[in-house]
Order: sequence, then C-alpha cells, then structure tokens
Amino acid sequence: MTEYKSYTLAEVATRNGKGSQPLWIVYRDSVYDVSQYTHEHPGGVDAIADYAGKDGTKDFDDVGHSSDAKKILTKYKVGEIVEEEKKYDANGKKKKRVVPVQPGKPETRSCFNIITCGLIG
Ligand code: HEM
Repeated sequence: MTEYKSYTLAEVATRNGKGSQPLWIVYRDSVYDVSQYTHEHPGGVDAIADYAGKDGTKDFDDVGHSSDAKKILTKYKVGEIVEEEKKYDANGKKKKRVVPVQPGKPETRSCFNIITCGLIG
C-alpha cells in the first residue's frame, strides 16, 4: 500500500495553481495534483480551476462523473488530509461533527444526581 503524505486544508489551499504553484484539489479527504490534467478535462479548465486548493467533493459528485473519471483521478493522488480534518470515516461515510472533549472539565454528576439515579434505578 502506498504511504501518502498528510496535508492540512490550509496547506492544500496554497496549491491553488497560481504563479508557480501546482493545482491541487481535495476529493473525499484525498489530495490530487491535477495540474497536468486541467487542459484535458472534458468539463473545461475553469470547472477544475474553480476548486484549486479546495475541497471539490460535492461538486465532483453532483456532476455525476463516471467511474472512468474517478479512475483518472486516482492517478493524480499525492496525499491525504490530516486525520483531524477528515470529513469521512474509514467506511467512506460522512462524519458527524465531533465535539472535542474539554480537558479538565469536572464531572457534572452531582450528589443529587447520584441519589435520584439510585432511587429511580
Ligand atoms: C470539482 C471539480 C470538477 C468539476 C466542477 C467538473 C465538472 C465537469 C463537467 C461539468 C463535466 C461535463 C462535461 C460535458 O459533458 O460537457 C465533466 C466531465 C468530466 N470530468 Fe470533470 N469536473 C471536475 C473535476 C474533475 C477531475 C479532477 C477529473 C479527473 C481528474 C475530472 C474528469 C472528468 C471526466 C473524465 C469527464 C468526462 C465525463 C465523465 O467521464 O464523467 N473532472 N466534469
């Protein structure tokens, strides 16, 4: 299995195809360098350029790209989004927003709660 580098969304945003920057897009938490593909794109250069340095997952899927298009995309994979910023779980399902646990926050269960829990069961 290929080991990919991990990038933050902020790092991907700098690869926006401007100046000497490559043109990266994010699709389902993977990062693709499509600099060399934009001019071959049947949907036109601009359709991809609009997503330079961004997550194009929703629009890529909304267009209804074929399995061929998805196969082409895999050729250009250069990395993955860092774990903390991933939007999909290991099964490819969209994650619910996870509220991080606040360290040092005391348990809210009070004496009263323990008594009522004990009574009610
Ligand atoms: C999120 C950015 C993208 C948008 C908005 C977009 C949009 C489109 C549109 C509108 C078409 C239809 C063109 C037509 O039938 O006249 C198309 C076709 C196509 N696009 Fe994209 N595209 C995007 C990214 C990509 C990427 C990254 C790849 C591959 C690396 C790709 C591969 C293809 C292919 C192969 C077709 C031909 C039809 C098919 O096989 O589904 N597209 N795209």
